[in-house]
Amino acid sequence: MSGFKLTYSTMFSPPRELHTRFAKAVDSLAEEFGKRHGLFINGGDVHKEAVTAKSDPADQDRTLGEFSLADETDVDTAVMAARRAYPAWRGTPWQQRVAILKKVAGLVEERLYDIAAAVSFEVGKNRMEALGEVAEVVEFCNLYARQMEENNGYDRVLPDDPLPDFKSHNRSVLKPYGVWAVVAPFNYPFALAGGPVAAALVAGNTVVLKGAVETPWSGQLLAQCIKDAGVPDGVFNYLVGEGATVGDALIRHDGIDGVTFTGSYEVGMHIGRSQWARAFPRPCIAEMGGKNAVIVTAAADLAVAAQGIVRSAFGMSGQKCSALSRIYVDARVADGLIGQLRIAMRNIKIGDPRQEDTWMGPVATAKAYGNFEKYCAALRTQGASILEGGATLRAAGLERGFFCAPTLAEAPLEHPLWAEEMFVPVVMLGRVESPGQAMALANGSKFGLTAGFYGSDAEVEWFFANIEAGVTYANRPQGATTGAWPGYQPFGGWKGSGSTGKALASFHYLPQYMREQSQTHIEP
Ligand SMILES: NC(=O)c1ccc[n+]([C@@H]2O[C@H](COP(=O)([O-])OP(=O)(O)OC[C@H]3O[C@@H](n4cnc5c(N)ncnc54)[C@H](O)[C@@H]3O)[C@@H](O)[C@H]2O)c1
Ligand SMILES: N[C@@H](CCC=O)C(=O)O
Repeated sequence: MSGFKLTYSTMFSPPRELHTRFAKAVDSLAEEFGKRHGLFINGGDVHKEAVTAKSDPADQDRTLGEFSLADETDVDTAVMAARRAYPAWRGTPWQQRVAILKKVAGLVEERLYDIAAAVSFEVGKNRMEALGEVAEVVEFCNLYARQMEENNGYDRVLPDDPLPDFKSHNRSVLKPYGVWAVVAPFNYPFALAGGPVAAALVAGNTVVLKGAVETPWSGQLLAQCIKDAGVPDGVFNYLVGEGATVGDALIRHDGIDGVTFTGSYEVGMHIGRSQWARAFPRPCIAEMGGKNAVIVTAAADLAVAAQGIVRSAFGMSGQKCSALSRIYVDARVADGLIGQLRIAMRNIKIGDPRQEDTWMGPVATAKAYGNFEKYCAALRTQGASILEGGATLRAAGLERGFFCAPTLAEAPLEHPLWAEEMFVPVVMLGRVESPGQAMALANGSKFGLTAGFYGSDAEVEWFFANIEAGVTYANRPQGATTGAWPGYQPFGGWKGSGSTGKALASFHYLPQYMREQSQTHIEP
C-alpha cells in the first residue's frame, strides 16, 4: 500500500484497499469455521481427544473451531523434541537462522489479512487492531533478524591481553541457552507469541510456545508460517492448555533453559520465583500487568486529552496491558474534561468487530464480562459513582456477545479499585490539587508499565523526569498510554510490570535470549 505504513498510531485512517482486503478475508474465513485443529509438535499436527470448542466473543452461537488441548505428557514430548532439535539449530550459522526468520516474516505478511481476520474473531478486536497485531509480528521478526546482522551474530573480538611474552586472543560471544518456553496471554495471542518466539529462534534457541486456552487459533496460524518457512522439525512446538496444569508443567520442566512469560502480575511473579527455586537460576523475562495512569494539568488541551484518553481506556475494550485505567486531573479543569470525555464516549461505535465502522468490540471472555459487572457494582460504592456507561449491552445485534459499555467512574482517591488491574473498559477519574499530587498518585502503584501526560510543553520534561513507567507519552491524541510500535516505542514495564527493565523491540531485548562467553586463547 503505497505511502501508508500500518502502526497502532496510524491506524485511524487507512487506505480503502485495506478495508476491501480485510472484508474479503473475513468472507473466506467462514469456510474454516468448525474445523478441528491440533497441537504442533516436532514438525507435525497432533490431534487430541480433549478439545476446546472456541466460540466468537461477539456471537456465542458461532463456533470458530475445535482446538486440541495438551496434557502434561504433551509438554514432555514437546520439550524433548525441542531438546533433540537444539544442537543442530544452535550449530546452524546465524546467517541462516536470520534468513529463515525473514522468511517467516514474509509469510506472515503474505497472510496478513487472513490471520488478522482469525485474530479478530478469536479475540473480538476490531479490524485495525487485528491487522496491527499481525503486522507487528512482521516487524518483530525483521527487527530481530536485522539486529543479529548489525551485531555480527553478537560475536566480538576484544583487544589482546597486554602480555609481552604471549599472544593472547580474546572474544566475547553471545550463545543461546537451549530450549526456551514462551507463555502467551489471550489479549495479543499472535503478537505476544510471535515476538518472543522470533527473538528466541534467531538467537539459536529452540522453542515450546504455550498459548492461552481462550485464544488457541493464533498460535496454530503462527506455527503454519514457521513450518512453511522451513524451520526444521522440533525447533518450534506449539501447545494449548490450562495455565495451572500445562503451563505450570512447562515452566517447571527440567528440560527448559529459559522462559518468556507475558500475562498477569500474579502468574508472572509465580513463574519468576519458580525459575530461581532450583539448583541454579534460569532466565525469566516476565512482562506483566499494568494500572496505567494519565496526568492532566490545568494547562492541558482538553480536546486532545479526551481523544487520547478515550482511545487508550476503551481501545480493545480496555484489554490491553497498556490500557489507561487511572485519570488524575487538576480539579480546576476536571469538569471540562469530564464533559469532553462523555461526548467522545457517546460517539464510540460498538458492535461486530469485523465491521468497518466498529471501533469497540466485545470483551474476549465470559470471565471478563462477569468482571465488568462486578467492577461496575464496586464503582457504585465507597463514595465512587459512575459518570458514563456502567452496564453490559444487550440491544439487538449485541445480545449474543460479551459487549460492555465504555465506562467512566469518578472515585475518591482512597477507593480500592485504584490499585487493581481490571482489564475491562472501565477508567477511573480522580480530582487532584497539583501536578505533584498527581505524580505521587501515578507513581504510588506496584505497576509501572505505561503512562500519559497532557499539559504544557514546559511541564513535559518534568513528567518524563519523574514518572515511574517504562513507556511514556506526552500530549498524544493517538493514545494517552497505548499504541507502541516496534522501532518507534520500545515496550516494557518497570516495577511489577516487567522483570528485566529491557523493552520488547528495543536495542537491548534480543541479547536476553543469549548468554555471554568470554573466550581467551593463548597461541602456542
Ligand atoms: N506487559 C505486557 O507486555 C503484557 C502484554 C499483554 C498482556 N499483559 C497482561 O496479561 C494479563 C492478561 O492476560 P491473561 O489473562 O492471559 O494472563 P494470565 O496470567 O492469566 O495468563 C497468561 C498465560 O499464562 C498461562 N498461565 C496461567 N497460570 C500459569 C502457571 N501457573 N504457569 C504457567 N503458565 C500459566 C495462561 O494459561 C496464559 O497462557 C493482564 O494482566 C495484562 O496486563 C501484559
Ligand atoms: N503493545 C500494545 C499493548 C500490548 C499489551 O497488551 C500497546 O502498546 O498498546
